[in-house]
Amino acid sequence: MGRIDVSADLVVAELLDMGFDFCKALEALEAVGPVLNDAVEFILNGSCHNSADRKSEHTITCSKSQNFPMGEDANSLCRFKQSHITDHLASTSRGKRHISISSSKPSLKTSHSKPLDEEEPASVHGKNQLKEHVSSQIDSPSHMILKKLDPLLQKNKKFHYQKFPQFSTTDGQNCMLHWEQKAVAAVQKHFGFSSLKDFQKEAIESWLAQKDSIILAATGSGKSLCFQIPALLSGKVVVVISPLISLMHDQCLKLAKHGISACFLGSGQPDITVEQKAMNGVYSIVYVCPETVLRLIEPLKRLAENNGIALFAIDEVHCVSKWGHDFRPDYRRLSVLRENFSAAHIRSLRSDIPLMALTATATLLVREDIRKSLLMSNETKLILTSFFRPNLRFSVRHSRTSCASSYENDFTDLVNFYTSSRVNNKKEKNSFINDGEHNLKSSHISLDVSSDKDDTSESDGDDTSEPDEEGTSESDEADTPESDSYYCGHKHSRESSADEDYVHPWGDQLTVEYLEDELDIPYNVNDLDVCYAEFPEKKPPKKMEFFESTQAPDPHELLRHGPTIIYVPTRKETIKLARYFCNSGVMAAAYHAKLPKPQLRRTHEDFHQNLIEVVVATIAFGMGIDKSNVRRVVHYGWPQSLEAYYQEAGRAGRDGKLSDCILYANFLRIPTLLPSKKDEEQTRQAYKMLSDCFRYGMNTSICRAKILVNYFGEDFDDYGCSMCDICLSGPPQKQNMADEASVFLRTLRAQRAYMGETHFGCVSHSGTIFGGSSKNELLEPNFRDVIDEIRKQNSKYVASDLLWWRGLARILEDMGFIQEAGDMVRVAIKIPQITKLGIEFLSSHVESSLYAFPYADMLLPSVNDKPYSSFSEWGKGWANPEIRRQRLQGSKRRARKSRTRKSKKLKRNCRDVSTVRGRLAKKLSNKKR
Ligand SMILES: Nc1ncnc2c1ncn2[C@@H]1O[C@H](COP(=O)(O)OP(=O)(O)OP(=O)(O)O)[C@@H](O)[C@H]1O
Ligand SMILES: [Mg+2]
Repeated sequence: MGRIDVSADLVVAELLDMGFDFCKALEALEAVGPVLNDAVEFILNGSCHNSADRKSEHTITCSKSQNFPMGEDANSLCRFKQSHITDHLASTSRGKRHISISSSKPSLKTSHSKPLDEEEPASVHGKNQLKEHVSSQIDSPSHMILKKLDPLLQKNKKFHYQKFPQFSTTDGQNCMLHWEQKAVAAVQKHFGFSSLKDFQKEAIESWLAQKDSIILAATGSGKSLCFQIPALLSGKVVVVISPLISLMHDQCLKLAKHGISACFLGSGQPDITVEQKAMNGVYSIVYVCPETVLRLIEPLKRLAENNGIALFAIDEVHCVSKWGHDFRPDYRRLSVLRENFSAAHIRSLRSDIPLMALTATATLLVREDIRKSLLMSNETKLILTSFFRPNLRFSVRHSRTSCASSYENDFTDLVNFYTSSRVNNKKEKNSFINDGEHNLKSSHISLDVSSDKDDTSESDGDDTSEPDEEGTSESDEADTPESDSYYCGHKHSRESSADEDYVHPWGDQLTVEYLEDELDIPYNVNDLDVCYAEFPEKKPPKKMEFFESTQAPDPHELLRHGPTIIYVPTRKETIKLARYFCNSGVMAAAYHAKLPKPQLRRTHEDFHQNLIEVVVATIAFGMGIDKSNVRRVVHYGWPQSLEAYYQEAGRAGRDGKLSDCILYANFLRIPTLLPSKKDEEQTRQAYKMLSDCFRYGMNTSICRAKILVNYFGEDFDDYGCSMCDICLSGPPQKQNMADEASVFLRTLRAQRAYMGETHFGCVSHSGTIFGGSSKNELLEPNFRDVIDEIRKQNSKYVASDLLWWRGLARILEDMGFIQEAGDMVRVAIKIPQITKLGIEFLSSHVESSLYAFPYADMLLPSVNDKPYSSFSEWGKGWANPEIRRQRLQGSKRRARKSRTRKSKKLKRNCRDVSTVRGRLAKKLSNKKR
């Protein structure tokens, strides 16, 4: 029999996997050296003919004195090559792959273990498979060992595989208890946690019972532990499917720090030996993106055939669903996991390898889609924690956003909050987080009224028109200086004095021209591959230092309330807004996918070390960020869905302390879908999600937290969270909209009747009059036509505001009185159709009442102390060319007058020697003379 010369720990690992006692294994190695066959022979027969030679050739490296709380942990520590942080660092630079053969010996963790209930000898069950398997493989150390073992196994029928996991004994309860203790011990040892959360226990129980599970738990609740524990307990490999390289990379680094061997595979992995090692079972946890799983099916099957895979965990599983907010087509192909790794396909398996699907956000529709798409069993266990995060305080405010002038309105308090804490030794005057009054102002909803007059009048001009289906999110109205170059970075460096501009070492001075108004949409596993787990979070110290003191301020202290993340829709806006904060003395950084990678990493580092107060980012800054003290997440512009919103907002307050989640949205604009690769069906769903998000913002009467948790299918206490803007200020007065509703519906009915006479004249079975095709739609009156008609026909509404009618249409749509024509889904109704219910209302309506809470956009005019109707004076008649000509002439006249006034004022100033300008002008004129 040939000898295999492998390292001592490799042999010990193999012996442990075979079920031999740790001490026996060491004894054998001491006696015969690190030769597996001899060691096995020594243990079984008590001697080996070659023991003397072997012993002299090798030194045994595994220490006997290690004290492990769990048998399997002992195995893992001894067997596994722990990945070092430095192993992973190189992989951040995509495209700079270098081939390096790992210097460390490939210690082996081939776990061919069987569950405890399998009592057949190893040589019996699966021996044929082993043979087939071995012959089909390259001669990796583990397979060589298997080859060598075969005769031995035949010789020693009494040898048993070690049984793991131990879940199906007669005394199930005791068994569970046993496992819970082991799990807690493992978690304590590796992570320092003293207990498991209930949902984590449920997840482990489900895995122990070999069941598929879908785990829905809030962001930051600790989902990762659900799939990490099985790796610790079973000694087998857990394969984790994750959507982004950076996410995998970071998780590996974290696990390495906690003494758990993990690796990630795919394009970001610079070490080509890692993949083979992973497929040989060297690592406890193997992270792969869906694309890589599809490529590695065969090697994974071989690993599974040897009973080496404990679990497939699909993290961020909402990416599976077409109906989710982050759909990734490759996730859908993960049905291959069940197709290839079931008992029906792999004879050595007694049951299918369980699938564990994890996410923080999935609606009922998405959950079912996940289950079906992944071919999960009908008995899939749904493990659901409450979506409610009691420390998050939600609010919505109106803002024009995307407009430099609105920064001042919206962020002065935030700027003061950060900057005043540096110069003011007393309590913060402008505590952004604790000042409930500020958040609420006097209205039921925080409405920023100072700039609304222009906004509202503008709305009657253009804003209510439905934007293009594939338009960008919100138009960028800001006037950007043409060739303004600016620093994209933090204003104050760690070492620098307070007023010194901080420039990144890479010296990125980005110009506006350089940046297009692009969006960050991750499609691919390599997108957004910036890793940051090696930057540990630093705790801010207790003592305060101030700029006024002789010492430089301690930046940690400045962030004692924690940093703010501001999400904006476009890359350009990250720069604009970060610049605003930097110029205002706030330590801020921009973050979007097109910034240089080193700069992004630096931003992560500074963020995690509490050196940045505000990060202004696109969605590129997100998934996997595990920073506990984020105090505010601000969305500056409409999010695309409530799923996306809740996931992003959920990055606040992971430490359980009070945190703000504020949405600034332009109530005057109807949000539009970001351009993306979606089919027709997905686009419909995306519109539905956007519409739900729009309604969340427009809502004035229901607790924000309640809307959010209800959205994910959870019941919520009727009393609400008692923290959000709605709970604190209470709903507005209900309005009787009966007259307006009946006028609107009657006009709609009359117009439709006219159209019906001339074109169709039928009522569809669905109860909709003229269930319009898109062709018919062109002929049908749109919302604006209906309002024009109302203004024409009713003197009372001549000057009525289109914005208010838009809100009313939303209410009528909620009541089922109107609907969008042609089976279309839109954020706001464009081609309104009266329904049967609407007709019934009209016929039953005799001076009855229709009380409803006005939506937030309907309240905008009243906040400005003007009746809503007067806001549309300017907008009315704009469609008429003659009126338009007159008005444009008028505005030109006004502009001329204003210019003249300004130049006169300038001349006056120039003559006034008490002003700088005046003195300068005098100097110049003297020179000329
Ligand atoms: N049993 C536990 N006891 C104490 N802390 C825990 C426990 N489990 C997890 N944590 C901590 O919770 C934090 C969040 O964990 P994790 O990253 O797994 O969350 P997540 O649910 O995956 O979040 P996300 O949805 O953002 O991915 C981590 O810092 C982790 O250390
Ligand atoms: Mg997670």
